[in-house]
Amino acid sequence: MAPSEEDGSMEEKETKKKPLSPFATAWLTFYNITMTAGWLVLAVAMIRFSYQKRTHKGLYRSIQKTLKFFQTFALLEIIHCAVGIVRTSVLVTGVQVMSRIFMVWFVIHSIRPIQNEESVVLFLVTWTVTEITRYSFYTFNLLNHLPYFIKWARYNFFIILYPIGVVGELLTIYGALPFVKKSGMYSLRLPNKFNVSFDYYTCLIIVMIAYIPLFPQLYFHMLRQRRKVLHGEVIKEKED
Ligand SMILES: CCCCCCCCCCCCC[C@@H](O)CC(=O)SCCNC(=O)CCNC(=O)[C@H](O)C(C)(C)COP(=O)(O)OP(=O)(O)OC[C@H]1O[C@@H](n2cnc3c(N)ncnc32)[C@H](O)[C@@H]1OP(=O)(O)O
Repeated sequence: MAPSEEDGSMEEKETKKKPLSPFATAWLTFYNITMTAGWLVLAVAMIRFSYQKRTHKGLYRSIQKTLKFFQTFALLEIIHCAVGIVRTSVLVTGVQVMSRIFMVWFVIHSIRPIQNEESVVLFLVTWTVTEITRYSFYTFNLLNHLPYFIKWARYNFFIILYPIGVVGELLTIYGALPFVKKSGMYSLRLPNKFNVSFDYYTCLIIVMIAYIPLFPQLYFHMLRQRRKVLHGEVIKEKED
């Protein structure tokens, strides 16, 4: 069920708009320009690779360093929310960022046989289009020169891209399961000196199941933002 404005499941913090300090504005402008540039570099690299090689095989390997760097750098977004320079809940941002970190480091980086799957291209493309739009939106917004088409793209593209990205991510994890089962990677069997067991295969299945309650929360958060920004709907303010 969609979280309503009043329920507390993954509640947004709607505080009264306080102007950002010059330092925070400067930092966020730098951060957003860097991230826009990073994802643009990725986009160009992916287009060039596809144009030259005419296959998706090897695409991930050719862009992995840039992807890992910029997606890991996005951990700062959780800090931005935590220190209050960005008006989004730590929880919403945390789930989004951590799920990407998990995909990048614990799935694609770790499970080599899946790196050439088509599903990887699916989420790489959706992530890239989304992030170029999102970070350029924040940059222009901070500079008070926001072109309408960027605002429109920020709050419309996700309607299609979010589900496509999720399908790509889930298919990739699903495709990784047999390799994880066979290799027993990241798993700890009893008996061992710590007397604990951990099964990475089961962990991946739990992560896949976790998409069922968590993804709708993110999607409805974005729909709510869309109503607020594009249609000027007033969202009930909550004070901490
Ligand atoms: C460890 C194991 C974890 C396992 C988890 C398992 C399940 C997880 C399920 C999750 C599924 C995720 C799938 C996903 O990865 C697939 C894709 O992404 S596909 C591509 C499409 N995706 C998207 O469109 C979403 C992109 N992401 C986001 O938009 C954000 O990350 C999100 C947190 C979801 C929403 O962003 P936000 O809440 O910030 O919304 P707004 O952009 O409207 O901004 C709100 C206000 O904050 C200001 N803001 C935010 N960031 C900045 C910034 N960097 N600089 C400046 N200002 C910023 C923004 O301007 C707004 O301010 P105001 O309201 O005052 O205008």
